[in-house]
This record gives sequence, C-alpha cells and structure tokens, in this order.
Amino acid sequence: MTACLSKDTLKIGLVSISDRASQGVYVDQGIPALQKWLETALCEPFEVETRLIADEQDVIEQTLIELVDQHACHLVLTTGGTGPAKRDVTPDATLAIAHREMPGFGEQMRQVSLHFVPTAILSRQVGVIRHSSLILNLPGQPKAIQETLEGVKGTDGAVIVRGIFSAVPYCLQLLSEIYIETRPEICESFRPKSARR
Ligand SMILES: Nc1ncnc2c1ncn2[C@@H]1O[C@H](COP(=O)(O)OP(=O)(O)OP(=O)(O)O)[C@@H](O)[C@H]1O
Ligand SMILES: Nc1nc2c(c(=O)[nH]1)N[C@H]1C(S)=C(S)[C@@H](COP(=O)(O)O)O[C@H]1N2
Repeated sequence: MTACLSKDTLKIGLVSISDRASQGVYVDQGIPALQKWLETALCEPFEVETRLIADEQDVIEQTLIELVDQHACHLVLTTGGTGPAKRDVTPDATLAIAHREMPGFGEQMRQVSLHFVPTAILSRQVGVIRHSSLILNLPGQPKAIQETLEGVKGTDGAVIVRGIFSAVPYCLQLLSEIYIETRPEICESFRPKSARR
C-alpha cells in the first residue's frame, strides 16, 4: 500500500440529491455508494459530511456553501439531479455558488459514461471550484458513481477510459496542498514528477 503523506485529514462532503430518497420513498443508495467507493480507492483515512436533500436549487446551493465555507471540505461530491428534467437543477445550483469552472471534469465524465449508456449525453454535470474546494456532480444512478470515478476497464482490468478521480488528488494538491494517494488497482492517480512527495 502507498504511504500516506498528508498532514491534514482529507475532508469530503457527500451530497445525495433525490426527491424520492429524501422523502423516504426509496432508500438512498447514493451516499453509501460514494462512501464505499472512496473507502476502496483512497489509501488514507478521510472524514465525511453527508447530506440527503431534495432537488431544490436553493437547498442545494446552501448545502454546498455550508460544506465548503463552514465545514472546509476539500472535495464535495454530489449525486443526482444532473439531467434535463425540470427538477434536475444540481448543475445550476453548483454553477451559482462556483468561483471558477473546471470543464474537464464534466467532459471526461460524459466520455466515460457514453461507454455505459447512450443517454450519458443527457447529463449536464459540472466540476467547479469554490474557494479552495473542488465540487463535482455525479449522475444519480448509484452505479454511475463507480463508473464515472473509476472509468472504463476491459475484462482484463486494463483501463480503456480514465475515470475522473485520476485527476482529483493533484487538483486538491494545487488547491489546498493536501496530499492524497489512491490505490492504483482501483484508480491510478497522476501528478507531475515535480509534484510527487
Ligand atoms: N439517492 C438515490 N438512491 C437510489 N437510487 C437513486 C438515487 N438517486 C437516483 N436514483 C435512481 O437513479 C435514477 C436517476 O436519478 P435522477 O437523479 O434522475 O432521479 P429522478 O428520476 O429525478 O428521481 P429522484 O430525484 O426522486 O431520485 C432515479 O430514477 C432512481 O432510479
Ligand atoms: N455513468 C453513467 N452516467 C450516466 C448514467 C448512467 O447510468 N451511468 N445515466 C444517464 C442518464 S439516463 C441521465 S438522464 C443523466 C442524468 O442523470 P441524473 O439526473 O440521475 O443525474 O445521466 C446520464 N449519465
């Protein structure tokens, strides 16, 4: 296992955005799927702040602001509400509270997801920076969490299209100097040689 070198503990906000899960119509699978994937992929302990909320733009905005500004999450992952339906407003809320956009994350997620479903093009998911935090929208299907974070692999396990999490450790390092490593068999992360510790 790779040595964990960060002095600060990584703090991650996990936000499941679903009308029905938040009303108890079905059990939320978003937060458990996010947490499970992170436990598998990250080589070091991390803290989470979780929220299960309805598809209401003002509630989503306030939740993202709270997780970044009050809880100082280095990374916030949302799941759900990225499509074209009227109540799918996660990307709109994310952009409304963003300081800077990171278009590569949305582009790469759609690339990855097109290998799984032709309707991947319907996801309006975005990646943004607020202060020193990275916020990424993942689609709502629980299986989309692993797909987009980990990418597309062949039957032999070889990577066909890289998942977005490959770029997350270096992005966090550039934003807040936190240094995290991933387990390469799950998701190999990259940083320039000069940035490696
Ligand atoms: N938190 C969740 N837990 C379990 N399944 C979910 C969750 N969120 C979404 N799904 C599943 O993925 C599908 C697509 O997600 P999407 O975000 O578009 O939800 P939706 O159809 O707008 O409904 P809702 O907001 O009520 O979950 C849902 O219809 C549901 O089957
Ligand atoms: N990896 C992945 N991406 C996906 C999907 C999926 O199942 N897997 N579903 C697609 C569908 S059907 C829709 S409508 C959009 C938006 O989904 P959301 O509203 O659940 O966020 O995400 C797309 N992206």
